[in-house]
Amino acid sequence: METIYGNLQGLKPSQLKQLGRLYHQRLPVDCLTTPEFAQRLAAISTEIGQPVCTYLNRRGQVIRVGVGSPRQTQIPPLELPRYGAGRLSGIRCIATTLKSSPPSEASLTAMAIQRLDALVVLTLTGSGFERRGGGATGYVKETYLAHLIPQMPQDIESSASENLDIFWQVSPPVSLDTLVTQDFLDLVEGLEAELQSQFVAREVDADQDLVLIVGLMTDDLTPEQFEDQLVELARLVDTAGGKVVQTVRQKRPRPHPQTVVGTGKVQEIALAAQTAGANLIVFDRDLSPAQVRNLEIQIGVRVVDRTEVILDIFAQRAQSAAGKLQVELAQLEYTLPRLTGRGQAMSRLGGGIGTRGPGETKLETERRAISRRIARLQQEVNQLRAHRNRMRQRRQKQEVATVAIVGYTNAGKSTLLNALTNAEVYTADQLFATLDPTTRRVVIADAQTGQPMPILLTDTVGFIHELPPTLMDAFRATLEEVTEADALLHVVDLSHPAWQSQIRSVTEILRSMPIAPGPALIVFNKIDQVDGETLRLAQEEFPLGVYISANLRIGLETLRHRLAQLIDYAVSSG
Ligand SMILES: Nc1nc2c(ncn2[C@@H]2O[C@H](COP(=O)(O)OP(=O)(O)OP(=O)(O)O)[C@@H](O)[C@H]2O)c(=O)[nH]1
Ligand SMILES: [Mg+2]
Repeated sequence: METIYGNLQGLKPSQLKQLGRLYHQRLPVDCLTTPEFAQRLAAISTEIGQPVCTYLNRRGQVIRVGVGSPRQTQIPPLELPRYGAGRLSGIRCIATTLKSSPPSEASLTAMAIQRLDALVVLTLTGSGFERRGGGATGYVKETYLAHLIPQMPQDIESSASENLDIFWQVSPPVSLDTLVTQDFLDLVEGLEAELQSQFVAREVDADQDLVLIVGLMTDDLTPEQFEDQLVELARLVDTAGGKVVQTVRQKRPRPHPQTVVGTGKVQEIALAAQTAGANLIVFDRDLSPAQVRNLEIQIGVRVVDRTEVILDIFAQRAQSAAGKLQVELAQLEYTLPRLTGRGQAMSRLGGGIGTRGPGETKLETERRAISRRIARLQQEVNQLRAHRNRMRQRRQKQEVATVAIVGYTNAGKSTLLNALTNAEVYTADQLFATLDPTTRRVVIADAQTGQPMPILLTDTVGFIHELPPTLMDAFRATLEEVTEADALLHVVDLSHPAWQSQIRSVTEILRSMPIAPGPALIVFNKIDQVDGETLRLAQEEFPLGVYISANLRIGLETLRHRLAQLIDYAVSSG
């Protein structure tokens, strides 16, 4: 027997049989509905005292019958036969309601999420009768016809999601006789032509992911921390090459175990993604494979977490063989437990953030092949580490002091390295501009003797709060430079509003390293962008800090001097 969806509690076998029989009905292709079908539906709904929904395809076949509202019986987007920005799903819903009011916002939202061809809502008279020749009559009181209205991109940007009315249109109540005269094909063909032109208009910059960010404010976060993290996530998305089209926030004591956000919020996200044309949802926290699966089924758009965005940036950025190797390793380690989660169904949701990098083609291959590859990569990474070790030992033999430049991403570490050494390391107003550690020689004056003293300065990967453990591992090589260094320069972007918490993040990571790093000199950068108030505050809190502007080359003399003192102290004490 065919599946009846929704709440079947208390239904008699004969009633279930009547519902099941709806699957055998077939409507002419150019009709929204026939009077007979509508009356039959209304008759069953009246008898069981519950709303009933039927879903029909364009060939006039009933593909789903459910007891409950359109919201309760909706088809998960990934189970729809076709789903994409340029068209409707090819499915319409004919529903009954026990109220005599127009379709509710929840019903219309469900229509939008499924991109239904149309939603027909029938109100009931409460009674009717069976004709002698078969067929019910008199059960339908009035009808409403609702459908989506294609939006031009500029409308969406200006109206955001506050005014949902503009996304759909609902007819005034009309009689069933009037409704059945509506030519269904005319309606959907007109709508699809408009959708198509809207789609083409949007496709102009199609190689950019349109991203919807979801932030969950849990009890462990202050409002400021929460907003800072969202800003950082938006920057990560931007760095990965995506465009943030909307941000959805929810406040909850803790994440929902299945879907992170609550059920209603998932609907809101699905609708927002629909209307804003987003093709990627990015969550501000790490998601379990099951959560990703649940969310993707309900939203119908690819869902990734913060770690995946960071991995994607690393994949795009890594230049050296070593860097590429480590990114692939990290991606595979991240992918392996999630392999079953991303099945065939998702492949039609397309590429973009989270799908790039050397690991991409491996996604389809077997788990075992991936495990083997991980083992091999791990081995290569170990060899690489041994090689680095030899290099380092050679350096140590030369007895040249080494200094690692550390700090939060985008603090200006590479700019400082360039300024101090006249090197040409890639700098950019992006997160994670540097992925491969670069070491340069620089000569400063010895603090004791004033004699020229060569030192080695190493630029490192920027830190970020909650650096994913897979990445911590993969970038061990970079971090090793940190633990091996005689001393550290901790660069802080003083012009960043969250500079204090960034200092805390960095010191926390340094503290958690297996080998304690050497002494650090804290260097406040970008003072050209800082007001006097902030500068005074920082100087009060960090009297031993050095204040510079790396790109305007302000304060570098003092920095060299203090660096020499630091090395003197580090070498004599360690
Ligand atoms: N206004 C101002 N901007 C600066 C200064 N120093 C660096 N910047 C800018 O800050 C941005 C980041 O600089 P980078 O040197 O790439 O930063 P980083 O710390 O190496 O960043 P990652 O490698 O991404 O971790 C660039 O746009 C620089 O031009 C400064 O003293 N003042
Ligand atoms: Mg850098």
